[in-house]
Amino acid sequence: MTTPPSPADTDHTIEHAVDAFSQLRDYFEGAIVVDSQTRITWIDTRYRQLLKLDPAFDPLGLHVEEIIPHSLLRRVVETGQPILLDIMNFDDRQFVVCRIPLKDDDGTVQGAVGFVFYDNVNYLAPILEKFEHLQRQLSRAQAALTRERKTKYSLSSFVGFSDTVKELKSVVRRFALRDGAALILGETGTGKELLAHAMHQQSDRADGPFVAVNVAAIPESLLEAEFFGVAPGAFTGADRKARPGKFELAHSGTLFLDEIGDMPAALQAKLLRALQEGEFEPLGSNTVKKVDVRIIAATSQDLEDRVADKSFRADLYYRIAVLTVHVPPLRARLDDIAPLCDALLEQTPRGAKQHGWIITPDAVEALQGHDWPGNVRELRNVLERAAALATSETLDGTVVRRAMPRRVGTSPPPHAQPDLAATKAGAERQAIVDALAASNGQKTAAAASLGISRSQFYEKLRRHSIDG
Ligand SMILES: Nc1ncnc2c1ncn2[C@@H]1O[C@H](COP(=O)(O)OP(=O)(O)OP(=O)(O)O)[C@@H](O)[C@H]1O
Repeated sequence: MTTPPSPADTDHTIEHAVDAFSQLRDYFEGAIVVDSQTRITWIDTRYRQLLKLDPAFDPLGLHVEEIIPHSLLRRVVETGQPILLDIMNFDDRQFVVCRIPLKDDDGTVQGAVGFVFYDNVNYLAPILEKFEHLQRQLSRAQAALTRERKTKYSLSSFVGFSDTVKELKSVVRRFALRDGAALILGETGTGKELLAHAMHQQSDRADGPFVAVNVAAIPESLLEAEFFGVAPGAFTGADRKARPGKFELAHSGTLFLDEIGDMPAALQAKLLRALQEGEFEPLGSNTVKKVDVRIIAATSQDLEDRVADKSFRADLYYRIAVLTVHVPPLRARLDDIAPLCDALLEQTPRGAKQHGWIITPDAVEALQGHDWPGNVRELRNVLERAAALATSETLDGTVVRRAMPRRVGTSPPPHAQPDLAATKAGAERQAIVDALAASNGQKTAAAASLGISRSQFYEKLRRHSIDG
């Protein structure tokens, strides 16, 4: 058994070292010595100046990290291994440092010495410059990635004060806190993606990434790699490197799967496994990867229908449908049109000298008369068109009507006398639109409420060009 060194031994080793280093002072620009507890036992004046220590301040006896937060002298003392060349950050500067353990004759570590080379080391300048350049690039890339992966919207970005929207927001808030998969259903342009962002932002995963994939936008042959990534060497040629998939990128956060109804059968099976086991295999690999990801899926399709015709797996549907959010179409919450116009016009570009768009009550009334098959996205487009047509900052009924699309079933042209067939068709269309609105876009329920079969309902949707 080795006897612990006496304080006298330790002092002796360190004194010797300090003597030796004092003679080498031309070769470095600062030095510090710590004991086996990493308490500072000596520091030269030049290092004090580099660290901008007050001359009256006495650091002796303090732990080294108290004056040099990124110091690795503790690691050197603990391992007995030197770190011969390293770059250490101090405030906004970088020091080239060298750290060596101090051992007594038995090889027991008594402390460590750290040297710093700063301005005088011309031969290190190219390395330092390269390091600084790379570090700047890295921080820029990291900042951009963090910005990109952070949610763009919170629940307050979802504009609307109608009772339906209040209820919708409270459901989203509740579901945000349950960590299971969630499904957002609603017609196109109703704000499903916006709500998925908000649900992530309200959840315990808010600090993690939010990664969105539009299943319909990616060619089927690329979907698996996009989702689960690629193992190194899975492909020949240029793409031999490993590539992470969206699942991995969303680790500890949320993966938003838009248009999940368009997911091919083979991928549905893999997604189900990833959901059930929290693991998947990258393409071309035979090892599994574990991830902790919450899935939020969305679709404007009738998924129950897709399950019925067997193009969507029932087990996957039930897995994701536990927390289902129905986003009502805009025509079912016409009261929200006025606040939506205000919010969307805030985002509508205006000329340099303009103060902001104003929308008149008769323009809002005109907008409330439309049935909005494209929902809020369509409203945004109409407002942008109206702003482009307007000759002043005021958008009135006339300019808004000019910007609105003409559709079958919208207000008949003035003076035209509608015939019986057209009147009947208009009434039927309105009944369908109302039934859809009352059932939050659920076609099965809407068909049932009208007392017709689903296939008759679909036929009527097609005939009246209603985007269901
Ligand atoms: N309640 C809302 N408040 C403010 N903006 C909204 C609201 N709903 C939708 N929008 C805006 O409308 C546009 C469409 O929204 P989003 O992409 O979220 O719809 P979606 O239902 O996901 O559409 P799709 O099914 O076509 O993918 C976006 O510009 C979004 O910001």
